[in-house]
Amino acid sequence: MKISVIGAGYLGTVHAATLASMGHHVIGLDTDAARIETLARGAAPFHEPGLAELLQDGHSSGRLTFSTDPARLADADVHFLCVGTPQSKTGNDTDLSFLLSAVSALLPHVRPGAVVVGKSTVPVGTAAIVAQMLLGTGVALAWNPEFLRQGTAVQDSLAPDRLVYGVPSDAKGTQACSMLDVVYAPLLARGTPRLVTNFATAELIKVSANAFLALKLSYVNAVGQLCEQVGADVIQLSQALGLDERIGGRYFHAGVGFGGGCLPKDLRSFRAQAHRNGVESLDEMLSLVDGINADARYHTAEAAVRLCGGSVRGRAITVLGATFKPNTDDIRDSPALDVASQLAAQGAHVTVTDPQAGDHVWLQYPQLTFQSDVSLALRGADMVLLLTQWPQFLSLDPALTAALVQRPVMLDGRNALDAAAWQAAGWEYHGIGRGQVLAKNVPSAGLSQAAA
Ligand SMILES: NC(=O)C1=CN([C@@H]2O[C@H](COP(=O)(O)OP(=O)(O)OC[C@H]3O[C@@H](n4cnc5c(N)ncnc54)[C@H](O)[C@@H]3O)[C@@H](O)[C@H]2O)C=CC1
Ligand SMILES: O=C(O)[C@H]1O[C@H](OP(=O)(O)OP(=O)(O)OC[C@H]2O[C@@H](n3ccc(=O)[nH]c3=O)[C@H](O)[C@@H]2O)[C@H](O)[C@@H](O)[C@@H]1O
Repeated sequence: MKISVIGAGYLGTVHAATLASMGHHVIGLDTDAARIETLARGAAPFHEPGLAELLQDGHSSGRLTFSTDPARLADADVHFLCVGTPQSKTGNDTDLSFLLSAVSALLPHVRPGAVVVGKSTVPVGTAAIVAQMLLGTGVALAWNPEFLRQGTAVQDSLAPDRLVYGVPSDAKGTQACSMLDVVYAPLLARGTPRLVTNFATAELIKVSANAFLALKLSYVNAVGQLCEQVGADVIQLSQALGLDERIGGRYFHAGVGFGGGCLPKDLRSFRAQAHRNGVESLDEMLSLVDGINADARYHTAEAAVRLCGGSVRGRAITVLGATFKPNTDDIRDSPALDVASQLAAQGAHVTVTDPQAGDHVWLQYPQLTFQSDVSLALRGADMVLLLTQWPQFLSLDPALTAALVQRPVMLDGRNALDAAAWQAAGWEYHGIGRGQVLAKNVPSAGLSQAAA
């Protein structure tokens, strides 16, 4: 099948590459000429495990091509819309301008009988707007939200938990379903569940899934703060809760909070959708979820200040991690960079190290020093914060690391290190939500006394 993928970002590039790996002929389109030039050479424009190999295979086989010219999409049977839908600069709502201009650019080239498929995450009602734009073209529309995670995007695309087709209940909807069944034939043959809904349900499935994940994380992070106040351990607590299958242990890891290009903006978009439709209880609940997440970052920075004796001014602080999670180069709304910036704003000399995020950090965070060499980044530190749990950081030798720093004080914002091993090597180790040392109004131990 001939397929076009419009928008070659974190979602679209992976979607195009995995569709080509299933045997389809795919053309990817983007307005970013530099990105298209990289992709047209068969190279990956960003870090995503397994993607470079798929792009190279697609390039060599001739099944995967890229262009900036919408006219090149004319003979595709199916067009996937994968452009960005960021948060509006003026509020919680979604900026749909990229999506609507992508549809406008496609209109003159789409042929009757083709299917346009929305994959971007959109507020409920967007598919109906796109359907209006397609009226009279003889083209069918489906909304087929995507649930992949960055860092495991290739694997998630090739083995999704479910496929959702949002379609109208008419002949065009039936046609769209049949075409999508051909696109996803290898996944359906392996028994992937397929749910057919109307447009609004498909749109809401996606955004409510992300909002629920955010809710689960803010719940465990708020409980973590209570754990700190009363001397309980949130890691043991979440493990015990997770063993109850009704709760589940996945996506329940307390720490510095969630970030990235999707969860925060989708949570806010969902708030705006609830408010617009008069469901204030949902808006208010999600407002708390967002607030708890902001507080998780603030709390981590505040804990670092407390562990430095009440002020970080002039302190050398090393932050391990810049990306919003490991195995991606994406720094969009990264908790690590938020906390690092909060400490820099209070006068700390903050050095950040990350295996993938170098250039982005230099350009966007001039108040931070970026050092790609981990040993150099750690040298002379008064305190270390682990804020993105890259495997490289988890395998650091605590004794060798202690020899590099000025004071062996570790704040593990991801609760990811082996606390006992770090303590045995002489570190003052603190996780988030684990014991009273970081609790508000409880005097801090360790460095505060050393600094006094
Ligand atoms: N990043 C992820 O893991 C996932 C993202 N999504 C959704 O997918 C959509 C895209 O997200 P990302 O890929 O992360 O964004 P991104 O910012 O990485 O990529 C968007 C791409 O669209 C391109 N673009 C903008 N306007 C265009 C136009 N008119 N024509 C062609 N290309 C255009 C941009 O140049 C950019 O390369 C969003 O709606 C997001 O919520 C959904 C599931 C997973
Ligand atoms: O719509 C999207 O773009 C995607 O958003 C998220 O995927 P992603 O943002 O790639 O990453 P996640 O693994 O969900 O992590 C998001 C944030 O939550 C944090 N997190 C995750 C899990 C956890 O237990 N604890 C925790 O703090 C991560 O560190 C990260 O900052 C969803 O998980 C995907 O299903 C969805 O498709």
